[in-house]
Amino acid sequence: MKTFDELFVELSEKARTRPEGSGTVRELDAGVHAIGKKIVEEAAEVWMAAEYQTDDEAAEEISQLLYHLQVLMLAKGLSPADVYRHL
Ligand SMILES: N=c1c2ncn([C@@H]3O[C@H](COP(=O)(O)OP(=O)(O)OP(=O)(O)O)[C@@H](O)[C@H]3O)c2ncn1[C@@H]1O[C@H](COP(=O)(O)O)[C@@H](O)[C@H]1O
Repeated sequence: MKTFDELFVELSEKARTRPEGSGTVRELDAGVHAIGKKIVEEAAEVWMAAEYQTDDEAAEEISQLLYHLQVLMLAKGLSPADVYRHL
């Protein structure tokens, strides 16, 4: 288990070191347009899971949406602090 901030640190390191087989590196290379499409897809899965699936399945979909939002943040050079200051 990891927190939002811990995942962001891990993904930042992946972006920096570009390890073989990293899905994060693959997504970053695909670019903002592709990442944005993935976010829309994951958001729809969150909505459907919240309405029709279990709480645990909804939580899993939410975790995937958070992951893809973090990949977009990395692609745009945004830090968690850039986001938190709007909360
Ligand atoms: N938390 C996640 C995470 N959540 C979602 N995903 C990706 O998002 C996809 C979403 O899953 P779906 O069920 O929608 O699957 P899908 O539509 O079949 O997926 P695709 O075929 O579109 O990839 C998954 O297949 C993963 O590729 C994640 N990929 C990685 N992480 C974490 O990110 C870290 C770094 O991962 P790597 O960069 O791959 O090493 C690790 O700690 C991972 O646990």
